[in-house]
Amino acid sequence: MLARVVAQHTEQWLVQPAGDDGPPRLAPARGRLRETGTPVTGDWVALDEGGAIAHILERRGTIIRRAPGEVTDAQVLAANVDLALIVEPLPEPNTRRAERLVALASADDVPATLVLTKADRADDGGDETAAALARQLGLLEGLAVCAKTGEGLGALRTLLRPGETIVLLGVSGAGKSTLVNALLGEERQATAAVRAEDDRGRHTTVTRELITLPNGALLLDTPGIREVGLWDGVGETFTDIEELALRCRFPDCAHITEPGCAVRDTVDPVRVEAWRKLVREQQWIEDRRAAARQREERGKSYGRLQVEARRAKGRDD
Ligand SMILES: Nc1nc2c(ncn2[C@@H]2O[C@H](COP(=O)(O)OP(=O)(O)OP(=O)(O)O)[C@@H](O)[C@H]2O)c(=O)[nH]1
Ligand SMILES: [Zn+2]
Repeated sequence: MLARVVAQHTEQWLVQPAGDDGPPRLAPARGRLRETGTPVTGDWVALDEGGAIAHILERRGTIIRRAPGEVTDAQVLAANVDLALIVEPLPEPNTRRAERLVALASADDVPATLVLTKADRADDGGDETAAALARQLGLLEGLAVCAKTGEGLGALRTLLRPGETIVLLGVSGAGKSTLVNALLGEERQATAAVRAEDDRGRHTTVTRELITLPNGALLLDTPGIREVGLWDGVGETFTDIEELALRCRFPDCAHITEPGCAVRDTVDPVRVEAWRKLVREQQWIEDRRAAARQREERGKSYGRLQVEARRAKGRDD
């Protein structure tokens, strides 16, 4: 039976069978899945006759970050996403962080829209800031919203289409849960996300939960993100710089003092530096991953040598 994973709990998943409007049910995963990678919210899965998750269907539109504090481990935050909302709070949205969030989405071709929250804290309502930042991030759309006054919620709603899966990406405190609640209005029901205290006593949302809006759009909050580590390249956040760089006179141009540099005079130096930093970070991650693979390979060939040595010894005996 086909089902959609609507929330993750410890060792169990809340699944909604396809075409079933009843309440979602809890399902364990078959042992095999624990080794190949466990389901995440948004996954389409096949349930076996006992109601356990037997198989994860091929994912598209994934949001993957580097696991916090890790280099060689990825963490899939969401699967089968149609649209990512890049959530940053007003009055001072963090451009560098927004670039990273856009990169996470565009790495798997998920379209993104900028949403600046807490518009009541910006003197001018935040619309211009949203439009300017969206342009800078290479996004088609940017809006300012306020969960308290309802400003901008109507415009945001028009982007949330029935049947589509929309993920909210933003750091802890950006106002994602408050925004989800505002969009839900009075419809918020028993599936309300569980709030719990983390080890530092902060309140945070513990389940990644797919919430159905009144119009049938599916919203996925990614709670408690404090670290936005890139996993699969800088995506399309900086394609303008990358394209310009192709026109620099020197292929290894650092875009600082070189003559014939196409980037330096056109792009804000702060952005060039941000781009350079992300590229370096990605390079560093890839080097570390390559080293880890090499270590693993060496481990395997050492194992083979031992086996051969034992065989040779066997022949001598
Ligand atoms: N002034 C103002 N404050 C807001 C608004 N929306 C949210 N906040 C406040 O911002 C704080 C963080 O909001 P949350 O919705 O919990 O943030 P979050 O992004 O869901 O955080 P995590 O669940 O930890 O990821 C809360 O104190 C909210 O009351 C808004 O529109 N205006
Ligand atoms: Zn250059």
